[in-house]
This record gives sequence, C-alpha cells and structure tokens, in this order.
Amino acid sequence: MAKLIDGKKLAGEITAQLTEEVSRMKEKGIVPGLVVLLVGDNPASQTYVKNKEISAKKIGIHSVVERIPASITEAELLAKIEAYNQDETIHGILVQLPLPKHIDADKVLLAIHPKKDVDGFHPYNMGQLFIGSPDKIPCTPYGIMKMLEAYQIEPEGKKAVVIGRSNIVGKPMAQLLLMQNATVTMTHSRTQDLPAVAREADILVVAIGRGNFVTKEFVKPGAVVIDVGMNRDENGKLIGDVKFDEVEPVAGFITPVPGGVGPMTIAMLMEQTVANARK
Ligand SMILES: NC(=O)C1=CN([C@@H]2O[C@H](COP(=O)(O)OP(=O)(O)OC[C@H]3O[C@@H](n4cnc5c(N)ncnc54)[C@H](OP(=O)(O)O)[C@@H]3O)[C@@H](O)[C@H]2O)C=CC1
Ligand SMILES: Nc1nc(=O)c2c([nH]1)NC[C@@H]1CN(c3ccc(C(=O)N[C@@H](CCC(=O)O)C(=O)O)cc3)C=[N+]21
Ligand SMILES: [Mg+2]
Repeated sequence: MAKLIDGKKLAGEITAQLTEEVSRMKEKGIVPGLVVLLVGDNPASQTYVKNKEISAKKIGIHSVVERIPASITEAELLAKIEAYNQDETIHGILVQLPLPKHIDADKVLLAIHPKKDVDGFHPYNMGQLFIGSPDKIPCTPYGIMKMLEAYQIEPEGKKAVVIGRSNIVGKPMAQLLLMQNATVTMTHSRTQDLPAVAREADILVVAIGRGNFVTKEFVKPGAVVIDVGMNRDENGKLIGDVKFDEVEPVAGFITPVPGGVGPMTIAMLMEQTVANARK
C-alpha cells in the first residue's frame, strides 16, 4: 500500500503561513495584489479560478478576477495587461490558459512584466529556470517539488520519468528534477514502449490529460507516482491520469486527484504573489 501524498493538507499549511505573513505585511501597509484574467467561459477554468479566489481571500491577498468575453481582441487584451503592469497595487498577473484561438498566447505571455509573472511562463523566467537561476517558477511543477521535499523524497541520483512535455508542466518539471540531480527522461505521445520506459522510474510524474491512462504496467514497485492530470469521467467526476485504484497497491507514494497536485499549484501561486509584494 502506497503512502498518500496529501497535497491538500500541505497546501493548507503553506496557506496558514502565508496568512500570518500577509497580516504582518498589512501592519506595514503592504497588501499583496493578484489579478486573474479569464477569457471566455471554459468550465474547467471556472473551478480553478474559484479555488484561487477562495485561497486568496483566506490569505488576505487583494484578488481581482476579470471575466472577459471570448470576443475580446488580442490588442484589447494586451492593453489590459499593460495597465496591470503599471498598477502598483498588483503584484501578480495571471492569464488563464488556454486562450481563444484568435489570440496568440505566446504574445500575451510575453506582454506580462516578468516581475509580475507569478505563473513563471514568461520566456525570461523560463530562460532563468533553464539556465539554473530561477526566480518565478511554474506553479504546478514547483508545487510538486515542495511535495517531494515535505515527504523527504530525495531526487538526487534517482531515475525520474516525466510523461508530457507541455511548457506549463512537463518541461519545467523535468528541469526542476534535473536541478536536484535526478536522471531525467522526458516522454510524450511519440515515445515508443512508454510502459517500459515509465517502469524504470523511481519518480514518475504524469501530465498527459487522459483519464486513467497510467495503469500498473507503467509502475515499478515502490515508485513515487505524481498525478497532475485533471479529467472528467463519463459521470463528470474529476479523475487523474493515473488509474489510482490499481496503481496505489504497487506504488511507494502516490498523489490523489483531487487533493494532490491541484491545491499545491494554487498554494505556489499565492506564495509567489506574496513573495513579490515582500520585495
Ligand atoms: N493539477 C494542476 O495544477 C494542473 C493540472 N493540469 C492537467 O494536467 C494534464 C496535462 O496538462 P498540460 O501539460 O497542460 O497538457 P498538454 O495537453 O499541453 O500536453 C499533454 C502532453 O501529454 C502528451 N501526451 C498526450 N497523449 C499521450 C500519450 N498517449 N502518451 C504519451 N504522452 C501523451 C503530449 O505529447 P505530445 O507533445 O507528443 O503531443 C503532451 O506533451 C491535463 O489533464 C491538465 O488538466 C495542468 C496544469 C495544472
Ligand atoms: N495561466 C495558467 N496557470 C495555471 O496554473 C493553469 C492555467 N493557466 N490553466 C489551467 C491549468 C489547470 N490548473 C489547475 C490548478 C489547480 C486546480 C485545483 O485546485 N484542483 C483541486 C480541486 C479540483 C476540483 O475539485 O474541481 C484538486 O485537484 O484537488 C485545478 C487546475 C492550473 N492551470
Ligand atoms: Mg501554474
């Protein structure tokens, strides 16, 4: 039976520390501010935004959510970002991805001032991460590293396999594991014999976006299994990329969905926002 990595509990502890810190900052007249720009009405995005708002409120972060119709032009969105770049009450800007097709997401991410880029997606921050001098770090892989640390899982010398190579999860995840001296393999949809590659892993991070894709055939006994996936099954229930019930008896550690990576992503977003206001 695997040990459960309780992301929700750990995120709660981080949130409690941030709450204390923000109350001290407020005594000095500093109020951290975060703006979230949500373009269109993707229902999956709605839950994420709602959870971020709850967390920001708890911590005492001034939280602004702009719900913007999908019909906004790219130029109008860029102008909004520029206004928040100039706004001294705002320490973090997050543009929820994905964006509607008529808007160039790369251009939008480039428009966010790197100092306010609490998602860590700006090419400057990505570049800093990949040369080994990170400042802002993408929240999901950052949260995963915090979970490994909290459970005293040392990546050094271990074989880590990352499934999925997105800019927001897979790629920065591989880099963070590499920085902790893991031997990292990145895999994707063209990888041949993925189960055999995954079975080599001491630490397996799964970020594909396909419900229950990873079965016990992918998992070495005792491995650490981190499930980033957020999918809905046919009944609308939230499920991960890992078939939890069959992998859990094989793994050494495993994250649940919900209650694993998701809450840590939000906690890291809050942490990077507060850190920015502190500066
Ligand atoms: N918990 C959290 O905080 C977060 C959760 N998520 C969730 O994580 C999942 C992944 O998100 P994201 O990284 O944005 O996804 P993307 O869709 O951007 O990337 C998916 C990756 O998975 C790979 N892939 C797809 N199918 C297969 C397959 N059959 N075998 C091997 N690899 C495959 C793709 O390969 P290729 O490049 O070859 O196409 C791609 O690299 C989603 O469920 C998302 O909702 C995302 C962000 C945060
Ligand atoms: N610019 C940008 N930054 C992101 O970080 C980003 C993004 N866009 N687009 C979408 C993905 C997805 N994502 C989630 C984070 C937390 C939960 C989350 O809170 N999950 C909880 C609850 C889920 C529930 O109950 O519905 C859990 O797993 O326990 C979900 C999804 C961040 N992303
Ligand atoms: Mg993130």
